[in-house]
Amino acid sequence: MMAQNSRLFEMDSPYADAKVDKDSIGSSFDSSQTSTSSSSSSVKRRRDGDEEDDDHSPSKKLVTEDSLHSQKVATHYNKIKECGLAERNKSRIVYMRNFNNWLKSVLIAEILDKVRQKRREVTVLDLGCGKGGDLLKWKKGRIDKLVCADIAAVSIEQCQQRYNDVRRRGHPNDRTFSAEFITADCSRELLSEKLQDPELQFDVCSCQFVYHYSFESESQADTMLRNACERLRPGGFFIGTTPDAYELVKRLEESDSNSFGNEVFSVTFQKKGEYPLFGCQYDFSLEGVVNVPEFLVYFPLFVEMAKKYNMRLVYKKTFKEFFEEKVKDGKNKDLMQWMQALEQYPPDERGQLSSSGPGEYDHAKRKAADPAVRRPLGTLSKSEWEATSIYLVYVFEKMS
Ligand SMILES: C[S@@+](CC[C@H](N)C(=O)[O-])C[C@H]1O[C@@H](n2cnc3c(N)ncnc32)[C@H](O)[C@@H]1O
Repeated sequence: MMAQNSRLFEMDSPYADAKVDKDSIGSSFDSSQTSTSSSSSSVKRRRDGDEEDDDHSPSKKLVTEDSLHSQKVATHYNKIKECGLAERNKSRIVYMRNFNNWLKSVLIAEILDKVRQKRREVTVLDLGCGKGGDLLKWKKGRIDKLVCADIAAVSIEQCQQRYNDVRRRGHPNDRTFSAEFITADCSRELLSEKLQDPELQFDVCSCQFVYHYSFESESQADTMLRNACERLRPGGFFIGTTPDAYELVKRLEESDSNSFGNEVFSVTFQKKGEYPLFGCQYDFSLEGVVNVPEFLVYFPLFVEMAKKYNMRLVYKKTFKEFFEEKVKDGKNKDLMQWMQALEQYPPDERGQLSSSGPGEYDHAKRKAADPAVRRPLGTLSKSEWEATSIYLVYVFEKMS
């Protein structure tokens, strides 16, 4: 693994002018360096549930320290309770969640349309599937087979349960895709070794709100990418959503402290001015709950790394750009209203979406507002928009 801090971004202006040393990228992205080892054998479980290393050799220690973060990710996501729709609808970020779901639906539908032009049977890998929040999107897209993979065993169980429910509830004539579920740290283990059919190929790999966890180290980022791309057919797509490092660093540099945010989210870095290519950690908290640490994904580096797997970038768009482009299509706009991705104000009023887009008014003022005073109809609160506009959408295509 290369030294994590050896290549820092040069910070004349916040991140935007950051330079990547392409020569050293070229030399350091050699497939022979890809680590796929799982550290589980060198780790024994303590009674309190934490992991303890009984081998203190430097190499083992490094692996164990690295895998500690993976353990944290798994534990964090395993602990998140599956609350019902009613509970979710009470959340302050309900419109943001709906908006993110709308965005994923539009992206997935767009990609499946493209795939269907070439293929009748469609197989998908949902990398970091969580509890299966996208299952209905795959069903709607009439795919044939889905492989769901995640590091969190409890999430995978819930995902499988949800899949069984979807299957059971479907109309008898309504064919639901077949599915396979794999619990694995996809930044350290190779999925191809765990697939039921070792020859299986994918038309799409979808990696929604996940890839940034792997940017802890070069080998982890590479293994995750390998899992995403190595079994894609030529012409297949790797799609996903991840925080936009430029946006994060820009906001950080504008802030007086090491953090920024508002009443719904906050992002805290350990320090400003130095942003290593890998392992550049920040804490993200949503609605006051601290999430597991995440890592900056420097996008030009991501694009370079993907070339190793014969992937070309089709597009990268911020959520704002994606929204502005896709909402022009009446079908997507209808879907947005149907999914209540933008809040109606007042709540019982039916109206057209605000043409000015989300984030136009203040969340805090919402409750206090006189209902007689009309607000822009259908918009995310400013705070929710500030949180979700951190993210970007990417689409890569596998070259033949
Ligand atoms: C924010 S959730 C997104 C879940 C789902 N993709 C969605 O859009 O609803 C992030 C997911 O990534 C998973 N994850 C994080 N690191 C992972 C890794 N190394 N291997 C596999 N899954 C991972 C977490 O367990 C969690 O389920």
